[in-house]
Amino acid sequence: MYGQIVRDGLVNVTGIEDLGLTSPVLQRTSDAFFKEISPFLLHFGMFVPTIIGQCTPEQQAKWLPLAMDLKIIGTYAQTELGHGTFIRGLETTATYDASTEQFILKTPKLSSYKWWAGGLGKTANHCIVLAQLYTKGVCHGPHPFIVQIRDTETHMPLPGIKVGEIGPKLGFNTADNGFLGFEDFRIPRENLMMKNAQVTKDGTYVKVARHGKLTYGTMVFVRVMLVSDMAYCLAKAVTIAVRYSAVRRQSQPKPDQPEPQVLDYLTQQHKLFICISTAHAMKLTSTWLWNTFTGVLADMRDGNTDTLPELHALSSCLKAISTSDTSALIEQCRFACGGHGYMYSSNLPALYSFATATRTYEGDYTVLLLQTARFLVKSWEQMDEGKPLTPTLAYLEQSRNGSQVSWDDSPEGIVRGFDAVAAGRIGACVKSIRKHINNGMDYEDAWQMTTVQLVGAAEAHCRAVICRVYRDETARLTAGCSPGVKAVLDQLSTLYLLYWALERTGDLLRFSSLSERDIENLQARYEALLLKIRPNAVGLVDAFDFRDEVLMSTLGSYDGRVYERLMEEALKTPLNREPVSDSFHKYIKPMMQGKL
Ligand SMILES: CCCCCCCCCC/C=C\CCCCCC(=O)SCCNC(=O)CCNC(=O)[C@H](O)C(C)(C)COP(=O)(O)OP(=O)(O)OC[C@H]1O[C@@H](n2cnc3c(N)ncnc32)[C@H](O)[C@@H]1OP(=O)(O)O
Ligand SMILES: Cc1cc2nc3c(=O)[nH]c(=O)nc-3n(C[C@H](O)[C@H](O)[C@H](O)COP(=O)(O)OP(=O)(O)OC[C@H]3O[C@@H](n4cnc5c(N)ncnc54)[C@H](O)[C@@H]3O)c2cc1C
Repeated sequence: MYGQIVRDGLVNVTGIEDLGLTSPVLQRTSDAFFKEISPFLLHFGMFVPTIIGQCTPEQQAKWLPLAMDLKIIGTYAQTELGHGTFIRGLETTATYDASTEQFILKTPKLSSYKWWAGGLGKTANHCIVLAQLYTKGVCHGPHPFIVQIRDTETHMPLPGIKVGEIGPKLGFNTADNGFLGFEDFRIPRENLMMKNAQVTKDGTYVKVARHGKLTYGTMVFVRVMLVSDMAYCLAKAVTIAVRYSAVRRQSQPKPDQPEPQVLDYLTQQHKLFICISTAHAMKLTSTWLWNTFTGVLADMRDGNTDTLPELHALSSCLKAISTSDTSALIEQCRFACGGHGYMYSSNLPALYSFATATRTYEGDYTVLLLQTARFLVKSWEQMDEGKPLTPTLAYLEQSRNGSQVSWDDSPEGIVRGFDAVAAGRIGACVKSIRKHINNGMDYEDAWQMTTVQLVGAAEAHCRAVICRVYRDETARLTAGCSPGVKAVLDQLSTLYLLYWALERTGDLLRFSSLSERDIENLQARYEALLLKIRPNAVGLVDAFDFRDEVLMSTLGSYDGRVYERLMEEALKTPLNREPVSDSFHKYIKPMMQGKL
């Protein structure tokens, strides 16, 4: 199994390299080799980006060619058995020894063991290790080190290294996630990645970066990438589910009528068409976020870190919401396919297990929304002090006078409605924190007592951002399209707004003049729109243009031969190699004969 996985991974990697293509393409073509992920994902997804983001030019000149030519294979080992979210609580230490100009790596106890790094179990021979940096008796917090853990000739773990695979998981089972422990393991001083902080030969610590969190830069990059990844995953899942729903015929709503395609049921359209819209919404938002990210990188290259807090807040909430929505909607695609959606050969289980993992790794959902909430509350307080708001929070101004937004059910009106909900929920959080403080709590406790509302406010902010970006980008990108294409894409973006307006009627009743009659109108418009989209549903998923080899699905193949493919896959299963399993003779027959 593992051997086949590595072989496929290398065919994929070297094949793309020979074609001189870049790693995002690699990410996409790896789907033709793996239903889950490549054992080399972390090498290209985090090891290489960290060398680029955390190393000096001299260090990059040494390590980047080796990594890009796969002369070394790396991963990213930050999480430990005892800590994942709380990076400042990581226990692995790197203590500088000036007499030898080395760092001594230690995992002082079991909970300090690195745990989870993808590819660490059996594939990688190097890794980025986040460790508490000690020099001259002072701890300077977690810093990134590049560490060789295996001999590049024999692949044996180096002396002082304990490494292995963590065992089966819900998914990601082609990733050989591993554990790693250090017993007084020495590395050269130069293996501290020194773009943002340095240690001189005599052990003097020199802070280079103007912002204390640039060490966390790789995580911001991956979070930005994951929003695009989620759009891609969801597009695959809904392609499978819509094509299957066009093939599947079931039940007889009208006597003496043939069984209809299940795609003709309004409830099936309700399950699936939001998935098509959301894939588009996430893709357009991810492109917008990427452009924001590259803009902030450019600012930071000019020494300006002022835009980093907003990027951290945006990447945090968009990663949280895109992964959460995608996990839920892929499961909804699985539900829409009945029993066959539960078959591994449908590929929906693997897509779900990937997406639901993404809700956790690279920052847990709750934790990241609270990071966004921290930025929202600080922005509200700055607005109260008359300071300017960042672009994505301009809508807070409308809430300054506290007047209720009048409901307008045009697409732009609904977007403004979501702005009002976000502003209202943030304001309610600020009010709650201030109430608790007035009642004698300190700020930290007042914050903790408001965290349930804060998570909701961050979600509302994120939803408002997605709605606005999706609407604006659709208008911009369809400006030159044919009327037919424009009409269909407008239907999808309007469906997204109507769907979420109906999901958030409570908030809209609270923070806008939405009435019960307005809700009835929204529901009627939503249902009518589902019927309008139905004729184009298969065309819309075909437009995602997934080859069967990439979709890897018995239910979603282009030719629609679902039952034949299900049977073909069933007959391949090892249990069908022999008509009678030897377990019959060993166990069942003796049991039947009372001999067990
Ligand atoms: C094959 C080809 C691939 C091509 C590319 C594909 C890429 C993508 C594909 C997927 C790749 C890999 C798959 C698997 C990956 C999985 C890898 C991992 O999971 S790695 C481990 C990830 N771990 C985490 O994300 C940990 C989450 N925890 C944190 O981020 C932080 O600890 C915390 C933010 C939750 C809390 O940190 P703390 O130090 O306590 O900070 P405070 O809350 O006190 O905030 C202080 C201050 O700092 C600001 N801040 C925090 N984080 C950041 C940041 N990242 N950037 C900028 N600023 C940050 C925060 O806003 C506060 O600011 P104030 O001004 O004080 O408010
Ligand atoms: C498939 C997979 C692959 C991974 N790959 C890697 C890898 O390659 N490299 C790597 O370093 N790591 C990796 N990880 C680890 C991953 O980054 C962590 O699991 C993730 O950051 C969550 O941290 P945790 O496990 O400590 O969860 P915890 O933070 O312990 O979460 C447990 C619960 O506590 C809650 N919680 C925690 N802190 C707070 C708070 N401040 N306020 C409110 N609630 C809180 C959480 O919301 C959650 O409900 C991977 C994980 C998975 C699942």
